Amino acid sequence: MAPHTEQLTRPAVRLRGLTRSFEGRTVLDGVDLDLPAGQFTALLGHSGSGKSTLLRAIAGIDHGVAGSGTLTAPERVSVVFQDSRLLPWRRVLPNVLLGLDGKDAEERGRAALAEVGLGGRERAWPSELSGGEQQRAALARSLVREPELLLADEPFGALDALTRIRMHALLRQLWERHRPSVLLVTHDVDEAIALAERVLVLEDGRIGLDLTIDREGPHSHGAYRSRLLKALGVTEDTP
Ligand SMILES: Nc1ncnc2c1ncn2[C@@H]1O[C@H](COP(=O)(O)OP(=O)(O)OP(=O)(O)O)[C@@H](O)[C@H]1O
Repeated sequence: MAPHTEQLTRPAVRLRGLTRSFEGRTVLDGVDLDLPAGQFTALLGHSGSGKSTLLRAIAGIDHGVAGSGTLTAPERVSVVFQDSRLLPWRRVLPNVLLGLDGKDAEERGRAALAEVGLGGRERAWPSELSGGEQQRAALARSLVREPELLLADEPFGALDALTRIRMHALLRQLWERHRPSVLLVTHDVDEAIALAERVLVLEDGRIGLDLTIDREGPHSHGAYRSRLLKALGVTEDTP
């Protein structure tokens, strides 16, 4: 294979046999997963199925998985959580720039804030932002680092339904523009189908279902929804 072809097809993330237990209970049981560069993937699963554990392992912030399998991940990884994790004692722009240096850092920070719709709010305190705006700032903080991989752990879980819809559009737009690989952990089946090209279901410590969402194809949103709910063992008419 020519080197440039190899570059294009090499996955951004490759996991083999990743296992994680807590107090003798196995949460991840030999997970194998490839995330192609530039793909938008969503990860669904019941509460406690290990979604955040898997995300933390890929982010390299869980040292407890060491030696349990193999993990290859890109160098520049950004993580966004359900709460923005902005430092309350720093204004918005310094929060976005945290840990960055270089003479063009400020300019990049301002551009990232403008891109998420927070142009002009650089000097605001985090407490002066709404929940949605705080998540926009968190996205700007990720974006400014030009991540090859963006890991998002229920980033819209605490937002109201209307704000969530706007944030979906924003995340999709940012992904289309910058094309990082994205792994989005969510509880929300509709969010997963609306945003991702591929939806994974985590069950019994492994990837149970791996579904490609083809927006141009013959299947409707409802058809994907039924498939995913079935994999999750949820029926809509059972209380
Ligand atoms: N640091 C820890 N110590 C002990 N147990 C843990 C730890 N982190 C996770 N667990 C356990 O591992 C299991 C999986 O947790 P995890 O947070 O990954 O699930 P999840 O699918 O993300 O859940 P939710 O959707 O509710 O956020 C849970 O039973 C949890 O209690």
